Amino acid sequence: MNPAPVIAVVGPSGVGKDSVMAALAARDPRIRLVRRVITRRSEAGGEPFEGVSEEEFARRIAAGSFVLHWSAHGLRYGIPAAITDLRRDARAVLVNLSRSVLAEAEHAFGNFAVISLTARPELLAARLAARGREDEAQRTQRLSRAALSLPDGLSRVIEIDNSGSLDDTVDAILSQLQPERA
Ligand SMILES: Nc1ncnc2c1ncn2[C@@H]1O[C@H](COP(=O)(O)OP(=O)(O)O)[C@@H](O)[C@H]1O
Ligand SMILES: O=P(O)(O)OC[C@H]1O[C@H](OP(=O)(O)OP(=O)(O)O)[C@H](O)[C@@H]1O
Repeated sequence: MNPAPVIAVVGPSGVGKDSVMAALAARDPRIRLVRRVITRRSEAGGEPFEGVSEEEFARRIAAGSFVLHWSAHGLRYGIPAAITDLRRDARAVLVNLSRSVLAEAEHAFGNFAVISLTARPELLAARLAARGREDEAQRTQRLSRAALSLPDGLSRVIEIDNSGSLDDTVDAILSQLQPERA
């Protein structure tokens, strides 16, 4: 069987990427989530991730452990090469990516789609404040990136508004995923 599609979930901080991914996986266990490697405090909460030091992150890059890696928010993010194993028996594999690496991701994964989440601007600030993971300066820095656009030429981009209920968002996404892998 061909490897399952990798679906990047992208959009501004606070739009609901991690929440939507967790809710999708809760609806269908064959929708798998990539556990990212991040130079963030392990106790920061939110998505399940592996927290590592800057030195360990650089060591893993040198060892070829990541299929993708990037820097953002003063942090470093890596997608483990083990994503290949996840794709074997999954309906889809979801991964929270930076909008800046989507062209590279499409080349790396082949069977690839993007869910581009949006939300009303006033909700982004309110949701980041409610999440409480970042301080005010970090929230301001994140909000300044909200309007970052996606690169041209991506083969499949599904734009989804997450301004309403999370359940409605998940319904909207599931109605657009490839039915043949259901
Ligand atoms: N549809 C929604 N309705 C209300 N709150 C939401 C919704 N989606 C996400 N949230 C909340 O908004 C905050 C940011 O969500 P999160 O998934 O961390 O966003 P991102 O990963 O895009 O930064 C969290 O506190 C989360 O519980
Ligand atoms: O280049 P951008 O598309 O603006 O994305 C910047 C970063 O934000 C997201 O990470 P994370 O989910 O850790 O941050 P967030 O919760 O603030 O979105 C995403 O995975 C990138 O690492």
